[in-house]
Amino acid sequence: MAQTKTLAELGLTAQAGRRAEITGVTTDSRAVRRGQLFAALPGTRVHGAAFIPMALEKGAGAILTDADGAALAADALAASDAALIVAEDPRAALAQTASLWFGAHPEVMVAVTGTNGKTSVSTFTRQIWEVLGYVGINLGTTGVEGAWSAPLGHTTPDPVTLHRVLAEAEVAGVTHAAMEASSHGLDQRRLDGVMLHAAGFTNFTQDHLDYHKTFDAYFDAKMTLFTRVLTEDGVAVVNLDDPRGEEVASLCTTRGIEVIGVGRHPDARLRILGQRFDDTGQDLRFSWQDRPHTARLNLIGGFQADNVALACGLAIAAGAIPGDVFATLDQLTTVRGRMQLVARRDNGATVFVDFAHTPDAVRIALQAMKPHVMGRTVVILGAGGDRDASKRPLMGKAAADNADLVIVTDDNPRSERAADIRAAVLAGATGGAEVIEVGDRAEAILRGIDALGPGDALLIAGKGHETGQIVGDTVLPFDDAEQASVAVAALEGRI
Ligand SMILES: CC(=O)N[C@H]1[C@@H](OP(=O)(O)OP(=O)(O)OC[C@H]2O[C@@H](n3ccc(=O)[nH]c3=O)[C@H](O)[C@@H]2O)O[C@H](CO)[C@@H](O)[C@@H]1O[C@H](C)C(=O)N[C@@H](C)C(=O)N[C@H](CCC(=O)O)C(=O)O
Ligand SMILES: Nc1ncnc2c1ncn2[C@@H]1O[C@H](COP(=O)(O)OP(=O)(O)OP(=O)(O)O)[C@@H](O)[C@H]1O
Ligand SMILES: N[C@H](CCC[C@H](N)C(=O)O)C(=O)O
Ligand SMILES: [Mg+2]
Repeated sequence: MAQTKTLAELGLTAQAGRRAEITGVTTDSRAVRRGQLFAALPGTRVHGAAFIPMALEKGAGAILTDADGAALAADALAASDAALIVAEDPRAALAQTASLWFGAHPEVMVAVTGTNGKTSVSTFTRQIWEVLGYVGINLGTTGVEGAWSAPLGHTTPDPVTLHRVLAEAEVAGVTHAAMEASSHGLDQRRLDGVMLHAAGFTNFTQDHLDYHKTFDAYFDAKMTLFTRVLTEDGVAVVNLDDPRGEEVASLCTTRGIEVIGVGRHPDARLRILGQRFDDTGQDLRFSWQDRPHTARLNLIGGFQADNVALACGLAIAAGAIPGDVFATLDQLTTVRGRMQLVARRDNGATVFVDFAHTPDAVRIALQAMKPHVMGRTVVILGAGGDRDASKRPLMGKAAADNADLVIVTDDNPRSERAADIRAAVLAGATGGAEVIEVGDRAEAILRGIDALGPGDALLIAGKGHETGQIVGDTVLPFDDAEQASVAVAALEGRI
């Protein structure tokens, strides 16, 4: 990569015709190095323009901000010869700039949005590509995984991180990438500079109302993947079974975007016709353009077929041959922390770890477990602190409505009082199920596993792949799968 780029090369025009040779791009004043472009973005806590003086002191060569930001830092800017770019939407400008700065990216890119299933769909898409012989990655909540891996702080990283990662992946030989488009990421235009072949929609239910405030705003944020990020020559792959699915499809067709419908819906091009569940997974009957097929899925949970269907649609939309895609399905493996079988008691009872952290996901995960289970279902769940508080009683209700025993525990209380969060979950956990409160998550897991008789199953919900419990600012090591193995070993007298 060239060491410097001109503003024109980055698609930017500075005020008063100033020119600059840019040495890098950052949104964090603390990280500014000499000659870099500092994007001073309006934040949720503070306007980044408050840090323009710091960025200039550190030698920033250019400042990208909005009119408010320019006014806020007017004095510092007047006293500096750094180039000033004032954009109506500085986040959108930053996304394009980051894309031009890093330049390279995998040739084929797809993205998926929806309340639940993004990580699963992007992982299955990458697995399909891998079996087909392509060099693929998925990028999202679980970091970058596949042919090349790297940790990520966000489900949809900020544009600078995103384009750096995409460029590094391309250099590492990655040709195919499937990424998650979170609603925060879409709202903040984190992926506006990404060229997509296809975009997928899983479903729309409650989450993140703390950030978006209303369902409509949350839905609209998700829809910008189809109305703004995906271009007219892209393909949308839409789960038509979701109550909002047809609306998503029609938003796309209005723009002239080709839609591949998936699901049980009669209009689905990839249509799920039947599922038969067993101990280790399911057999799937489906049709593609009305021609029936069958496939073995070694995956627990009916909803995984929906995710797999969407992943097939994305792989096909991005150029793979349908028959080849369907031939890969028996090789798909469990996504870490999503309906993952982590332990089995000597009496045969099973323990699953799942990332269900919304009311709908808790309901769907418990209902999905049932056909694989002969006996009672037990669920352990909590709700995250500093996140949508209105989902807590609804998560409790989803658990009590769909399990025989509910154990309410902690899940990343963050800055909140853990007991208050548990109380909110418990308040909704009314109905037929037995409900108990066990704050300590390790003890909750031990008690849940102890309660399992022959044929029973336990779902440990909420943390999935996570490896820590966030209490205050501290991340305490905690892994549901590891705790479950230890608990089974202890209860079976092996340690
Ligand atoms: C609500 C939200 O998305 N916040 C993100 C946002 O922060 P913010 O707007 O609050 O930033 P701020 O603190 O007000 O600061 C404003 C600006 O000043 C800059 N700054 C700040 C301090 C300083 O000394 N110097 C400086 O330059 C900041 O870099 C920022 O650009 O911009 C920051 C920089 O890009 C992000 O790190 C931060 O993510 C926070 C940490 C976060 O937790 N985000 C979560 C909610 C999130 O994005 N989650 C989604 C969805 C997950 C899911 O689907 O479940 C995700 O994609 O991960
Ligand atoms: N298609 C689906 N429909 C409903 N629920 C699902 C579906 N797929 C997954 N889930 C549930 O949602 C949980 C999270 O799945 P996944 O991690 O794939 O979603 P995500 O959209 O990436 O979540 P996040 O918003 O945290 O990134 C799963 O553990 C499961 O309980
Ligand atoms: N990406 C989600 C993950 C939530 C997982 C759950 N363990 C929690 O902490 O609420 C979020 O940050 O809202
Ligand atoms: Mg995810």
